[in-house]
Parts: sequence; C-alpha cells; structure tokens
Amino acid sequence: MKVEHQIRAFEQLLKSYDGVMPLHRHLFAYFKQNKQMGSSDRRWATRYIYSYFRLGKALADVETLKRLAVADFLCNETSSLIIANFLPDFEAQINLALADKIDLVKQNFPNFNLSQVFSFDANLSDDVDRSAFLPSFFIQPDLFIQVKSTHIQVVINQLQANGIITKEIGDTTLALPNGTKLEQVLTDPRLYQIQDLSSQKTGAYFEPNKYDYWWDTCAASGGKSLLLHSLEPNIELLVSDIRENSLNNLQERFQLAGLKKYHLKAMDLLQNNDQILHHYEFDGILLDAPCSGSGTWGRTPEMLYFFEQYKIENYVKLQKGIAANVIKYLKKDRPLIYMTCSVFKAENEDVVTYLTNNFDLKLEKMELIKGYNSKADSMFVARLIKE
Ligand SMILES: C[S@@+](CC[C@H](N)C(=O)[O-])C[C@H]1O[C@@H](n2cnc3c(N)ncnc32)[C@H](O)[C@@H]1O
Repeated sequence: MKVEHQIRAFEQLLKSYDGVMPLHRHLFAYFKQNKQMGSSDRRWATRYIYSYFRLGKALADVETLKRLAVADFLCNETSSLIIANFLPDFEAQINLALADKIDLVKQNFPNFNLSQVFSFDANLSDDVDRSAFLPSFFIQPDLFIQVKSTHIQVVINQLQANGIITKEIGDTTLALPNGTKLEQVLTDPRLYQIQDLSSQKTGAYFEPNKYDYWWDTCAASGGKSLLLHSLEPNIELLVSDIRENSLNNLQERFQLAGLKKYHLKAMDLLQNNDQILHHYEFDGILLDAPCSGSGTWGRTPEMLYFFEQYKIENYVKLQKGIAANVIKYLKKDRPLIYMTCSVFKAENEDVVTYLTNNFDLKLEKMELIKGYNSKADSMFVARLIKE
C-alpha cells in the first residue's frame, strides 16, 4: 500500500474526530460509514490515530505527519510507511528500549518535552512518579481478567490453545494483550470478569463481613459490586446509578456471576433521595465516583489531547455532592470506600480532606494504586470510617 494512501486515510480520519465521543466508538461508526476501507486500511488508520494522540500536546509546533511519525516510532515495535517516509533514520532503531527511543527523539527534536504528553502535571496526586508515569502513555495497557482460583488453569489452557500470550498475576488475575477477543476464545462467560488490575486491587480496602448489607452507589455495570461479592458471597447489595441502561448490563453480569441478593434503583444522588432511602442503613458504602478518568488515559489517549482543565472542578463538585448525600445512610463504625480512576489530587486526597473536615468520618487508609508500571490503569481508594 502506498504511503500517500495511508496519509489520506489518516488525515481524513483525524479531521472527522472532535473528541466528543470516545475514540473507539468514533472509529466504529467511522468505519461503518466508510465501507470502502478494507481491513488493512482500518488497522493502519487505527494504529496511526492512537499513536498520534499518545503524544498528547508534545511537539505541537511540528508538522502533523512528522509528528505522527515520531508518535508512531515511540508507540510501536514494528516500523510503518509513515516512519519510513518521514523519519527514515529512525527506522532501524524501532526495537530500542523506550527510554533510548525517547532520548533519540530528544536529540533530533530539542523541543520535545515529556511533560507536554500529559499537560496536567501540576494537578497530579503527590506520589505519582512522573518519570515512570509520563512514558507509560506510549505503551498500550494490557487487558486484565479476574478468574476464580478454581478455574484459572482451565482458562489459561483455553487461552494458550488459541495462541494468546497469558501472564499470570497472583492466583486470580491474568494479563492479556489488549484487543484479545475473549468471547471468541473463552466459551463460558461465567469463568471470568474483565476488570483492570488496579480496580481489582481496590478490593483489599472493602473488608466486608458475612451477611453485611452494602450499597454500591455508582454501580454502572457492577464491576465493584462483583468484586465485593467475590470477596464475600453472602453479602446483600443495593445497587444504584443515575443511568438506568447501565443497570441493565449490570443485571446480566450479576446473573452470570450468580449474584442474586440485590436490589436495584436508578437514582440521581445529587438529589435528596430520603423518600426512597429513609429507612436504609448500610454496613458499607462503595462510592466509585464519576471522575476525569485520568488514571485510564493510557486506554483513551485522545483525552491527553482533548481534556480541558476546568472539567476537574466540575467532577470535584459531583464527587463532594454525591458523598454528602450518601454518608447519612452509613452505620456508625462502618466504612465508606471512596474510589476514583483519577490521578488528580483534587479528585482524590483533596476530596478525602473535605470529607473528614465536614462529616463524621475518619480516614483509616488511602492509596493511589499505580498501574503505570504494570501496563494497567491507576486508581485511588480511601477507606473512611463513620464515627
Ligand atoms: C466510575 S463510574 C462507576 C463504575 C462502576 N462502579 C464499576 O466498577 O464498573 C461512575 C458512575 O457514576 C454514575 N453517576 C454520575 N453521576 C451520578 C449521580 N448524580 N447519581 C448517581 N450516579 C451517578 C455514572 O453514571 C457512572 O456510571
């Protein structure tokens, strides 16, 4: 395929995308509309546009296609027509270690500044290691699944029989290459749950007791509820979310996992819900809050390019507002588990400080679970006890 053809396909795709919808959804719609693009065209256009956004705001003054060549060089271990055409001297270096590739780019583009890849540096939680976090955007994260320890060997066998490189992480977690089509390989969907590694690690903060009644306040399709249930199968749950359709998905997942003891309510937790909830008292509350998602931008690198700073404050208002409305339904001495998939201090440690300063809550422990060294997302979790 000629490079001109790939360039045209990339430029048209880039022009068509405004950052409003997630890039993977845009690509799905775009390829559906552009049926003349064959599978190879689609694959290259996808690789190029993801590489392009992984560069964030770095080298903004460099011409688009040259910038794409730098991005594609940093993000891939195989060459491309774009690299061969626009950075021919780099082509032979495609298999260098990432740190060496970054050095090579710096030597050739003195304006290259890693901190412009993620241009919200000043907002990061304190213990993010910038020197590991920033280059992590050039590496595609893995796909993680949680599997019951009793089934893990069956699952590994099925994956390996299909030639899928499988990394075992602990007794119940597997890391797989991103894009693995699990439903085509694993015949029984009850055997596994897709859940990021850091998300799985938040479970260590839940500490439920047998027969507890917990509330998953922002349940979406139920990832954290399923994690809680895997830790304590006797638990009873109230699950809620403002989005009714996400709760439909949750019901399917609960059925597959055999989670039966639950009640479901679609609720806007910024409103007063006393009419519905006045008699409720929970042994634990999960608040997996709506957030910027900045800990997951390795999977959605378009956000490095399109996210706007002012949005952080909007999320903080949501987080504080929802927390303020749910705490009163928590029993004394029991935990509120506050979580985000953000790496921003304002959404994490600062919200915790707000909660301990304004409510009868004491911080037991908190952590920014760093995924950037494990090809995973980063998450924040805090365990706060009602006094
Ligand atoms: C980070 S997601 C939750 C992910 C989920 N817990 C999981 O593990 O898959 C945050 C959720 O908060 C919900 N949400 C946003 N605003 C809300 C509100 N005002 N009241 C209730 N839920 C809200 C969103 O619909 C979204 O599903």
